[in-house]
Amino acid sequence: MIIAIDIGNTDVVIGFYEKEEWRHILRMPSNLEMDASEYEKRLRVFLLEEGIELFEIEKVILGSVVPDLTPVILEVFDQFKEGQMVLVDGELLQKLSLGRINPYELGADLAANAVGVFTMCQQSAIVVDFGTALTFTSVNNQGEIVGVAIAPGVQTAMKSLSSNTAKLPEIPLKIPAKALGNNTVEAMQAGIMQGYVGLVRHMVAQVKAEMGGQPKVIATGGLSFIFEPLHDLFDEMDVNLTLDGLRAMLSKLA
Ligand SMILES: Nc1ncnc2c1ncn2[C@@H]1O[C@H](COP(=O)(O)OP(=O)(O)O)[C@@H](O)[C@H]1O
Ligand SMILES: CC(C)(COP(=O)(O)O)[C@@H](O)C(=O)NCCC(=O)O
Ligand SMILES: [K+]
Repeated sequence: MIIAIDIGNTDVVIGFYEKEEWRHILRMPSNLEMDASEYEKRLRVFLLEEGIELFEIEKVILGSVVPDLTPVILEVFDQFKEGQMVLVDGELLQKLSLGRINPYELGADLAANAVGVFTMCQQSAIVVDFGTALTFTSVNNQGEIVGVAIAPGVQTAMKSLSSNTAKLPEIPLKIPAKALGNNTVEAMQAGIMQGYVGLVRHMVAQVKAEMGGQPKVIATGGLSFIFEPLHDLFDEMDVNLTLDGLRAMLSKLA
């Protein structure tokens, strides 16, 4: 079994890969108030519920974009794999020859998206990741990163709008039928959700024009599913792309 851990700004996602697939996936909130013992408790409940036995772990790889949570999650898994965990850091990213990016600055999840998409497509591609941030990561025909764009994720944008205004509530992230609403919730849904449809279409078109060729467009991230009107834009949607990329890093480094 291989365990891949993606510590994002919203969720810690833990994938258990066995017999050619992600057999189990555990999502826990990325919460700096939780300590190692609380994460461990949740993990143990999950292992019991799913009947997962941890004695045949080959490798554990961890990518994190939340530095303060990294040691907490490392502590949880250290007992299973004493000191044998692979941490995606600048040094490791440097070894992967990802092109003209700074390996010490690039987010581990974006690097994993790049490696994952190239492993999947073997050609130039754009990954659109709908997480806490909305990110666009493109790779060329050699699997090197051409560049990245980072925007606020749609939920982040909505929460920020609500918290910066006196009268705007937090709203359900649903695509409204029209670009103009007739009440506050509809108006916010129109501006945010229809707005993001346009943002993503524009960015994908612009990135394609800058890259040339025919890059594949792959969507990932928990919030990708709510953008139904965008689905024609994507060659594929793959929620496990970041985990796949982490796993592919292990093969590339072996
Ligand atoms: N089954 C699911 N798979 C993926 N994401 C989900 C799922 N259910 C809900 N989400 C939501 O998608 C959002 C983005 O999560 P994610 O892509 O993991 O962001 P990050 O990588 O920034 O932590 C979160 O609000 C998460 O709760
Ligand atoms: C861009 C991100 C915030 C995305 O994080 P996420 O939405 O997955 O939580 C993360 O990849 C990050 O902090 N990156 C470091 C900056 C960079 O990649 O250049
Ligand atoms: K992510």
